Amino acid sequence: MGSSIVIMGVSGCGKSSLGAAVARAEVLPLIEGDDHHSEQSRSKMSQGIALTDEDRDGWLTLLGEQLGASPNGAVLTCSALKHKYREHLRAASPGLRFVFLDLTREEAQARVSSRSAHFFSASLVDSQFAALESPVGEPGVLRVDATAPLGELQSQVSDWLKTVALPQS
Ligand SMILES: Nc1ncnc2c1ncn2[C@@H]1O[C@H](COP(=O)(O)OP(=O)(O)OP(=O)(O)O)[C@@H](O)[C@H]1O
Ligand SMILES: O=C(O)[C@H](O)[C@@H](O)[C@H](O)[C@H](O)CO
Repeated sequence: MGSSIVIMGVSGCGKSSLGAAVARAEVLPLIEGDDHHSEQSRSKMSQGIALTDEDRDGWLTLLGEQLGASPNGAVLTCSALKHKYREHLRAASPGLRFVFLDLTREEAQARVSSRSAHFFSASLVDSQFAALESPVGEPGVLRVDATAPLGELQSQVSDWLKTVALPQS
């Protein structure tokens, strides 16, 4: 289970785009974290109500189970905003690595506002930044500039996966 990767960051940072590109390049299954939110959580977010730790707890457990069901590794897209959320996932998948798509609040706001048909309310972007605890400094983390072109980001991740030692779990 040591080869799974989480693509993380605030709404609009590019998790789905990079997750799909990395899964393709690494020939790993893609788990879309957003597909596993409860109906209640989706409805909250579309109404502009931020998720709580409690709302995210069952979701993280579910995502950990999905990782556990991919013994050869997988790419998971998941906001994973707080340290304790990442620890929740690490407990389910020892050696898990994280790619942090770092984006400014202004850029996130612009990206999210331009999506009309998405369930996530643009007014929630501030709450994403309020919850965000940078993973930089934790084991097995690569920070990338989320405004870099997608192909460049994918190459950075693939290069990093070749060189980085698996973190001790
Ligand atoms: N590297 C990039 N450079 C410029 N724009 C990008 C990049 N990656 C993604 N985008 C654009 O940003 C928007 C959000 O991308 P995406 O849906 O992949 O992000 P996300 O983090 O999965 O968002 P959410 O979790 O809110 O669904 C899309 O319009 C996408 O085309
Ligand atoms: O933890 C959270 O608050 C959520 O996962 C959000 O980050 C959104 O689901 C996602 O980014 C979709 O816009």
